[in-house]
Amino acid sequence: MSTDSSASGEQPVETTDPGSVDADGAPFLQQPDDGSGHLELAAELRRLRGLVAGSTFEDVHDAVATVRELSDHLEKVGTRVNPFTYETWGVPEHIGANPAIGSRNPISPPLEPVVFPDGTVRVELTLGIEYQGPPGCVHGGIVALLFDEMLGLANAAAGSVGMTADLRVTYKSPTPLLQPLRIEARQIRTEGRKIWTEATLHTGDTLCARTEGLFIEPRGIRDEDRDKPIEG
Ligand SMILES: CCCCC/C=C\C/C=C\C/C=C\C/C=C\CCCC(=O)SCCNC(=O)CCNC(=O)[C@H](O)C(C)(C)COP(=O)(O)OP(=O)(O)OC[C@H]1O[C@@H](n2cnc3c(N)ncnc32)[C@H](O)[C@@H]1OP(=O)(O)O
Repeated sequence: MSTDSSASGEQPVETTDPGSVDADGAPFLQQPDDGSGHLELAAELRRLRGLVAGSTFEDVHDAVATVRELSDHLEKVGTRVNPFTYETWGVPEHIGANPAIGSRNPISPPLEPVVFPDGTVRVELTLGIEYQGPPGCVHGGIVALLFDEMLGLANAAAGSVGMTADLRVTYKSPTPLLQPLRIEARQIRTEGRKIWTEATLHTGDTLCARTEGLFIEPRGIRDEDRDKPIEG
């Protein structure tokens, strides 16, 4: 699958046709590195985020001044992205800014999805203290965020796109911090603009949570009228 972003002149993020990959899967929605250092900046800020959320300090006023200087600098040298454009579906600015999968967003873990021939999308990840809810456990809202994203990716792998209308999450056992986690998602069926998609989250053989989502394809987003604004 690929996307059309001709209206912006921006190259879309590369997707992978699940029919063309082998049983080991293939990277899905790989985000390009534009060579600017942006991805390294985000990775460094992820490290910073973990240190700030997961440490105690005697006095870090010197660090506040340093970080403020950095923010002032980035504000000067960057070009701001406008999120209110139709073509933000499936182009690097759209995916890169995403709080779950975005390689440019320090909030994201980020997810690095792999797609399989049957359309299953899988990620493997380990989350640190900055995602903590109950002591030693991943926050339930973060689990829901990751699920929502993974369901969206499974939809993209199946060639569709939808707004989340209903997301049900069942938490079966605590999701541990600092342990390898595995999320697998797959589109189940579609009916008109309605899309049903499911996912599970495991650590080892233990099922931590599962989800079922109903997505509604925005009106006007089908191939034949991709250039029209989203009305739904
Ligand atoms: C093809 C282009 C491909 C391009 C993409 C390429 C690559 C992919 C790139 C990226 C993918 C990556 C990321 C995507 C990942 C994650 C996605 C994140 C998802 C979100 O983060 S998203 C934000 C949260 N989400 C909202 O912000 C929704 C707010 N909401 C609304 O915007 C409307 O509410 C809407 C649009 C949902 C429906 O509105 P609407 O007017 O279009 O639809 P309408 O009312 O006509 O309903 C039609 C039929 O759905 C039934 N129906 C509707 N809602 C229902 C419900 N809740 N429960 C049960 N049934 C429901 C009706 O009952 C009717 O059924 P029936 O036809 O049988 O009567």
